[in-house]
Amino acid sequence: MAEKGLAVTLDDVSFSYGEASFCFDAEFAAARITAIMGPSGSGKSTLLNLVAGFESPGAGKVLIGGVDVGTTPPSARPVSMVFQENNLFAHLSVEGNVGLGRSPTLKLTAADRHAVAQALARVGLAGKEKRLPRELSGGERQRVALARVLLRDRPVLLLDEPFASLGPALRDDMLDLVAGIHAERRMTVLFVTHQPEDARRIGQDLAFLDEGRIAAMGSAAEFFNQSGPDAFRRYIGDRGGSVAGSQHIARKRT
Ligand SMILES: Nc1ncnc2c1ncn2[C@@H]1O[C@H](COP(=O)(O)OP(=O)(O)OP(=O)(O)O)[C@@H](O)[C@H]1O
Repeated sequence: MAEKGLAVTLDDVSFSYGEASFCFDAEFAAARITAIMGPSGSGKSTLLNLVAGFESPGAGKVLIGGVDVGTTPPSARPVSMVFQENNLFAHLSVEGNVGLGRSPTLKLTAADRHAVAQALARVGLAGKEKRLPRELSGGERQRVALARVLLRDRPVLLLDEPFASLGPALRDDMLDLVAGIHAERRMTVLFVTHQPEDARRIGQDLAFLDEGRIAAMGSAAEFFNQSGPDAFRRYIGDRGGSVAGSQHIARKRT
Protein backbone atom coordinates (compact mmCIF):
# COMPACT_ATOMS: atom_id res chain seq x y z
CA MET A 1 0.00 0.00 0.00
CA ALA A 2 1.23 3.53 -0.79
CA GLU A 3 2.62 5.51 2.14
CA LYS A 4 -0.05 8.04 2.98
CA GLY A 5 1.44 9.82 5.95
CA LEU A 6 3.03 13.23 5.64
CA ALA A 7 6.11 14.39 7.51
CA VAL A 8 5.43 16.94 10.26
CA THR A 9 8.09 19.59 10.69
CA LEU A 10 8.41 22.21 13.40
CA ASP A 11 10.99 24.58 12.01
CA ASP A 12 12.41 26.66 14.88
CA VAL A 13 8.94 27.13 16.30
CA SER A 14 8.73 29.29 19.37
CA PHE A 15 5.64 29.92 21.42
CA SER A 16 4.73 31.07 24.92
CA TYR A 17 1.90 31.01 27.39
CA GLY A 18 2.92 33.92 29.59
CA GLU A 19 6.00 32.72 31.42
CA ALA A 20 5.91 29.20 29.96
CA SER A 21 7.96 29.29 26.77
CA PHE A 22 8.51 26.59 24.19
CA CYS A 23 10.94 26.06 21.36
CA PHE A 24 10.46 23.10 19.04
CA ASP A 25 12.72 22.23 16.14
CA ALA A 26 12.11 18.73 14.82
CA GLU A 27 10.87 16.60 11.98
CA PHE A 28 8.52 13.68 12.57
CA ALA A 29 8.99 11.22 9.73
CA ALA A 30 6.07 10.35 7.47
CA ALA A 31 4.06 7.23 8.28
CA ARG A 32 5.81 6.54 11.61
CA ILE A 33 4.29 6.32 15.07
CA THR A 34 6.17 8.66 17.40
CA ALA A 35 5.48 8.51 21.13
CA ILE A 36 5.75 11.94 22.76
CA MET A 37 6.81 11.67 26.39
CA GLY A 38 8.01 14.03 29.07
CA PRO A 39 7.17 15.45 32.49
CA SER A 40 3.88 17.18 33.15
CA GLY A 41 4.06 20.73 31.81
CA SER A 42 6.95 19.98 29.43
CA GLY A 43 4.83 21.01 26.43
CA LYS A 44 3.50 17.78 24.92
CA SER A 45 -0.05 19.03 24.39
CA THR A 46 1.29 22.40 23.28
CA LEU A 47 3.33 20.71 20.56
CA LEU A 48 0.26 18.84 19.30
CA ASN A 49 -1.85 22.02 19.45
CA LEU A 50 0.70 23.84 17.29
CA VAL A 51 0.54 21.05 14.69
CA ALA A 52 -3.27 20.98 14.80
CA GLY A 53 -3.46 24.76 14.53
CA PHE A 54 -5.19 25.40 17.86
CA GLU A 55 -2.18 27.55 18.71
CA SER A 56 0.02 29.60 16.38
CA PRO A 57 3.79 29.96 16.66
CA GLY A 58 5.22 33.30 17.78
CA ALA A 59 8.05 32.59 15.33
CA GLY A 60 9.07 29.71 13.08
CA LYS A 61 6.96 27.48 10.87
CA VAL A 62 4.87 24.36 11.06
CA LEU A 63 5.05 22.32 7.84
CA ILE A 64 2.99 19.26 7.00
CA GLY A 65 4.23 17.35 3.99
CA GLY A 66 6.59 20.25 3.35
CA VAL A 67 3.73 22.75 3.11
CA ASP A 68 3.65 25.70 5.52
CA VAL A 69 0.26 25.46 7.29
CA GLY A 70 0.71 28.74 9.18
CA THR A 71 -2.38 30.31 7.64
CA THR A 72 -4.43 27.11 7.42
CA PRO A 73 -7.21 26.85 10.02
CA PRO A 74 -7.38 23.62 12.08
CA SER A 75 -10.34 22.19 10.13
CA ALA A 76 -8.47 22.53 6.83
CA ARG A 77 -5.22 20.96 8.06
CA PRO A 78 -4.54 17.36 6.96
CA VAL A 79 -4.84 16.30 10.59
CA SER A 80 -7.19 14.44 12.95
CA MET A 81 -6.88 14.71 16.72
CA VAL A 82 -8.20 12.54 19.55
CA PHE A 83 -8.16 13.83 23.12
CA GLN A 84 -8.46 12.04 26.47
CA GLU A 85 -12.18 12.87 26.56
CA ASN A 86 -14.88 15.09 25.12
CA ASN A 87 -14.26 13.96 21.56
CA LEU A 88 -17.96 13.42 20.90
CA PHE A 89 -21.04 15.60 20.65
CA ALA A 90 -23.37 14.51 23.46
CA HIS A 91 -26.58 15.06 21.48
CA LEU A 92 -25.49 13.08 18.41
CA SER A 93 -25.73 9.30 18.04
CA VAL A 94 -22.65 7.18 17.47
CA GLU A 95 -23.49 7.18 13.77
CA GLY A 96 -23.82 10.97 13.71
CA ASN A 97 -20.56 11.52 15.56
CA VAL A 98 -18.71 9.33 13.06
CA GLY A 99 -20.55 10.86 10.08
CA LEU A 100 -19.13 14.26 11.06
CA GLY A 101 -15.81 12.92 9.85
CA ARG A 102 -17.23 12.95 6.34
CA SER A 103 -19.61 15.92 6.40
CA PRO A 104 -19.79 18.70 9.01
CA THR A 105 -23.49 19.20 8.18
CA LEU A 106 -24.23 15.47 8.30
CA LYS A 107 -25.63 15.46 4.80
CA LEU A 108 -24.50 11.94 4.13
CA THR A 109 -24.81 10.07 0.85
CA ALA A 110 -25.50 6.36 0.70
CA ALA A 111 -21.75 5.83 0.16
CA ASP A 112 -21.00 7.93 3.27
CA ARG A 113 -23.44 5.87 5.34
CA HIS A 114 -21.82 2.70 4.12
CA ALA A 115 -18.39 4.09 5.08
CA VAL A 116 -19.72 4.99 8.56
CA ALA A 117 -21.04 1.45 9.03
CA GLN A 118 -17.73 -0.02 7.86
CA ALA A 119 -15.70 2.21 10.19
CA LEU A 120 -17.91 1.28 13.15
CA ALA A 121 -17.51 -2.41 12.33
CA ARG A 122 -13.71 -1.91 12.08
CA VAL A 123 -13.55 -0.51 15.63
CA GLY A 124 -15.90 -3.17 17.04
CA LEU A 125 -19.03 -1.05 17.45
CA ALA A 126 -21.40 -2.65 14.94
CA GLY A 127 -24.90 -2.67 16.43
CA LYS A 128 -24.32 0.42 18.59
CA GLU A 129 -24.95 2.99 15.84
CA LYS A 130 -28.03 4.55 17.44
CA ARG A 131 -26.63 4.98 20.94
CA LEU A 132 -25.76 8.33 22.45
CA PRO A 133 -22.26 8.88 23.89
CA ARG A 134 -23.62 8.70 27.46
CA GLU A 135 -24.84 5.18 26.73
CA LEU A 136 -21.29 4.00 25.97
CA SER A 137 -18.31 3.04 28.14
CA GLY A 138 -15.19 5.22 28.09
CA GLY A 139 -13.43 2.73 25.83
CA GLU A 140 -16.39 2.62 23.44
CA ARG A 141 -16.43 6.41 23.23
CA GLN A 142 -12.78 6.38 22.19
CA ARG A 143 -13.61 3.72 19.60
CA VAL A 144 -16.20 6.12 18.15
CA ALA A 145 -13.50 8.81 17.96
CA LEU A 146 -11.21 6.36 16.13
CA ALA A 147 -14.02 5.46 13.71
CA ARG A 148 -14.29 9.16 12.90
CA VAL A 149 -10.52 9.23 12.31
CA LEU A 150 -11.04 6.44 9.75
CA LEU A 151 -13.74 8.47 7.98
CA ARG A 152 -11.65 11.64 7.92
CA ASP A 153 -8.73 9.65 6.54
CA ARG A 154 -6.20 12.43 7.13
CA PRO A 155 -2.46 11.83 6.69
CA VAL A 156 -1.60 12.91 10.25
CA LEU A 157 -3.14 11.61 13.50
CA LEU A 158 -2.53 13.42 16.78
CA LEU A 159 -3.37 11.45 19.93
CA ASP A 160 -3.29 13.38 23.23
CA GLU A 161 -3.37 10.73 25.96
CA PRO A 162 -6.51 9.20 24.45
CA PHE A 163 -6.52 6.07 26.60
CA ALA A 164 -5.17 7.50 29.87
CA SER A 165 -8.41 6.91 31.77
CA LEU A 166 -8.81 3.29 30.66
CA GLY A 167 -7.62 0.19 32.54
CA PRO A 168 -4.44 -1.59 31.39
CA ALA A 169 -6.05 -4.48 29.44
CA LEU A 170 -8.47 -2.19 27.63
CA ARG A 171 -5.63 0.27 26.94
CA ASP A 172 -3.68 -2.51 25.27
CA ASP A 173 -6.72 -3.36 23.11
CA MET A 174 -7.06 0.27 22.08
CA LEU A 175 -3.35 0.61 21.34
CA ASP A 176 -3.52 -2.51 19.18
CA LEU A 177 -6.48 -0.97 17.36
CA VAL A 178 -4.43 2.18 16.68
CA ALA A 179 -1.51 0.05 15.48
CA GLY A 180 -3.88 -1.88 13.21
CA ILE A 181 -5.36 1.31 11.76
CA HIS A 182 -1.85 2.65 11.24
CA ALA A 183 -0.82 -0.54 9.42
CA GLU A 184 -3.78 -0.11 7.06
CA ARG A 185 -3.64 3.65 6.52
CA ARG A 186 0.05 4.48 7.09
CA MET A 187 -0.69 7.90 8.54
CA THR A 188 1.90 9.79 10.59
CA VAL A 189 0.98 9.37 14.27
CA LEU A 190 2.12 11.60 17.15
CA PHE A 191 1.04 9.94 20.36
CA VAL A 192 1.33 11.68 23.74
CA THR A 193 1.54 9.27 26.65
CA HIS A 194 2.90 9.11 30.18
CA GLN A 195 3.01 5.31 30.09
CA PRO A 196 6.35 3.79 29.02
CA GLU A 197 4.59 0.48 28.32
CA ASP A 198 2.27 2.23 25.85
CA ALA A 199 5.20 3.86 24.09
CA ARG A 200 6.96 0.50 23.91
CA ARG A 201 3.87 -1.23 22.58
CA ILE A 202 3.23 0.93 19.54
CA GLY A 203 5.92 3.64 19.39
CA GLN A 204 8.43 3.28 16.57
CA ASP A 205 10.14 6.56 17.41
CA LEU A 206 10.15 8.54 20.62
CA ALA A 207 10.49 12.24 21.35
CA PHE A 208 11.31 13.20 24.93
CA LEU A 209 10.26 16.71 25.94
CA ASP A 210 11.69 18.62 28.86
CA GLU A 211 11.03 22.23 29.84
CA GLY A 212 9.43 23.25 26.58
CA ARG A 213 11.99 21.65 24.27
CA ILE A 214 12.56 18.34 22.55
CA ALA A 215 15.42 17.11 24.70
CA ALA A 216 15.97 13.89 22.73
CA MET A 217 14.50 12.05 19.80
CA GLY A 218 15.23 8.67 18.22
CA SER A 219 14.03 5.12 17.80
CA ALA A 220 11.81 3.94 20.66
CA ALA A 221 13.86 0.77 21.04
CA GLU A 222 16.99 2.82 21.73
CA PHE A 223 15.23 4.86 24.40
CA PHE A 224 14.29 1.71 26.27
CA ASN A 225 17.69 0.08 26.33
CA GLN A 226 20.83 1.23 28.07
CA SER A 227 21.62 3.78 25.40
CA GLY A 228 18.52 5.88 26.17
CA PRO A 229 19.21 9.45 27.32
CA ASP A 230 19.82 9.83 31.08
CA ALA A 231 17.05 12.40 31.49
CA PHE A 232 14.59 9.95 29.94
CA ARG A 233 15.74 7.12 32.21
CA ARG A 234 15.32 9.35 35.25
CA TYR A 235 11.83 10.28 34.05
CA ILE A 236 10.62 6.69 33.63
CA GLY A 237 12.47 5.46 36.73
CA ASP A 238 12.26 1.67 37.02
CA ARG A 239 9.25 1.39 34.74
CA GLY A 240 9.72 0.22 31.20
CA GLY A 241 13.48 0.60 31.23
CA SER A 242 14.52 -1.99 33.80
CA VAL A 243 13.52 -5.10 31.85
CA ALA A 244 15.35 -4.08 28.71
CA GLY A 245 18.26 -2.93 30.85
CA SER A 246 18.62 -6.21 32.73
CA GLN A 247 18.38 -8.22 29.50
CA HIS A 248 21.13 -6.07 28.10
CA ILE A 249 23.34 -6.73 31.12
CA ALA A 250 22.51 -10.46 31.04
CA ARG A 251 23.52 -10.64 27.38
CA LYS A 252 26.79 -8.88 28.10
CA ARG A 253 27.66 -11.41 30.80
CA THR A 254 27.14 -14.47 28.65
N1 LIG B 1 -4.16 27.65 27.53
C1 LIG B 1 -3.12 27.87 28.34
N2 LIG B 1 -2.93 29.07 28.92
C2 LIG B 1 -1.86 29.30 29.72
N3 LIG B 1 -0.93 28.38 30.01
C3 LIG B 1 -1.07 27.16 29.48
C4 LIG B 1 -2.17 26.84 28.61
N4 LIG B 1 -2.04 25.56 28.22
C5 LIG B 1 -0.91 25.09 28.81
N5 LIG B 1 -0.34 26.05 29.56
C6 LIG B 1 0.92 25.91 30.33
O1 LIG B 1 1.94 25.49 29.45
C7 LIG B 1 2.74 24.48 30.03
C8 LIG B 1 2.77 23.27 29.13
O2 LIG B 1 1.49 22.70 29.07
P1 LIG B 1 1.16 21.38 28.24
O3 LIG B 1 -0.28 21.10 28.43
O4 LIG B 1 1.68 21.51 26.85
O5 LIG B 1 2.07 20.30 29.00
P2 LIG B 1 2.05 18.72 28.92
O6 LIG B 1 3.47 18.29 28.75
O7 LIG B 1 1.08 18.27 27.89
O8 LIG B 1 1.56 18.35 30.38
P3 LIG B 1 0.68 17.14 30.96
O9 LIG B 1 1.54 15.92 30.88
O10 LIG B 1 0.42 17.55 32.38
O11 LIG B 1 -0.58 17.03 30.13
C9 LIG B 1 2.19 24.24 31.41
O12 LIG B 1 3.00 24.97 32.31
C10 LIG B 1 0.80 24.79 31.36
O13 LIG B 1 0.41 25.31 32.61
